[in-house]
Amino acid sequence: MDFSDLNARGLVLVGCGRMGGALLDGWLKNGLAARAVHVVDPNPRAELSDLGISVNGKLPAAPAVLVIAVKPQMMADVLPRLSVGAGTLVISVAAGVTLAAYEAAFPAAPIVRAMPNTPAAIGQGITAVIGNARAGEAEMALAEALLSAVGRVVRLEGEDQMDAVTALSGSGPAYVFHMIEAMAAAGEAEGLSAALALDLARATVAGAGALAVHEDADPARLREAVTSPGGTTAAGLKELMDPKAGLPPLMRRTIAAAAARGRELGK
Ligand SMILES: NC(=O)C1=CN([C@@H]2O[C@H](COP(=O)(O)OP(=O)(O)OC[C@H]3O[C@@H](n4cnc5c(N)ncnc54)[C@H](OP(=O)(O)O)[C@@H]3O)[C@@H](O)[C@H]2O)C=CC1
Ligand SMILES: O=C(O)[C@@H]1CCC=N1
Repeated sequence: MDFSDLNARGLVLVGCGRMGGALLDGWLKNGLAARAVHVVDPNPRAELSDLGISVNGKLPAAPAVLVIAVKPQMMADVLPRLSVGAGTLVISVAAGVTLAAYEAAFPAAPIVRAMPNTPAAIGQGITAVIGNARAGEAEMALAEALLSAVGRVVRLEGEDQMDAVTALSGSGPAYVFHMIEAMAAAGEAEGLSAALALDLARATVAGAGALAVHEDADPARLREAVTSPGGTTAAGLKELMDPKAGLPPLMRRTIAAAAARGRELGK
C-alpha cells in the first residue's frame, strides 16, 4: 500500500497491546514511517520510543487514521478523551462495541469496525470489516489496504454479522492453539514424551492448515483423503465426529458462547 498520506498526516494508535501491537508491527514492516505514528497507551513497549514513534505525546488534530485497540471495557473511559473530525478515518478492532457507540463519540467521522486476529503478527491474519454510512468507498478502500498489510480482508454485508465473525475468526486462533494443547496431552497419555507430543501436534496443525489453504478444497475431501476404510483415522473420527459428544456440538457451543459475549460487550 502507498503510505504517503498516512506518513504526511499521521496515524494515531490508542491501545498498543497484543492486537494493536501486531497491527503496528505489520504496518511498520510495510512502509508506515515510525515518525508518523502516535501511540497512546499507559504501559507502552519500550522499543516504540527507540523507533522514533511518539508515545503519549501531543496528538495531531486531524490524523489520516485513528485506530482504537483498547479492550471494550475501557471504551467508556477512552472515547470521551478523543476527538476527530470528518477528515480522519476511525478504525476500531474492539469486540462487541457497535458503530453507533463510535458515532456518538465521533459524529462527523467515517468509522470502520474491524475484526482482525493475531496471526496478523506474521502477515497471516484475516480481518472482517464493516463501515458506517460516512465510510464511503475511499475510506473502505483505505481501511482494507491498511489491514491487508497484515493478511486477508473480507467485507461484511451487515454489522449484525460481526459478533459471529468475532467468535469464529477473532477468537478462533485460541481454539486452534487449545487443540494443539489437547492433541499433545492425548499423545502424552499414549506414552509419548511431552516434547515429542507437542512437536508432532504443532507441526500437524500447521501442516494441515497450510494444506487446507493450498489445496483450496472442501475440508471434508481432505479429511477423507486421510481416512483409510477400517483404519486408525476412521476409529479416531468415530469419537471426534460423534453428533452428540464430539467436536460439532462442542464447537457449536464454543462459538455460540463467544458470540453471546460479543453481544453483551456491545451493550
Ligand atoms: N487479542 C486478540 O486476539 C484480538 C483482540 N481484539 C480486540 O483488540 C482490543 C485489544 O485487545 P488485546 O490487544 O488483546 O488487549 P491488550 O490488553 O493486549 O491491549 C490493550 C492495550 O490498551 C492499553 N490501554 C488500557 N487502557 C488504555 C487507555 N485508557 N488508553 C490507551 N490504551 C489503554 C492496555 O494497557 P495495559 O495493559 O497497561 O492496561 C494495553 O496495552 C480489544 O478490544 C479486543 O476485543 C480483536 C481481535 C483479536
Ligand atoms: O477475547 C476477546 O474478547 C478478543 C476478541 C477476539 C479475540 N480476542
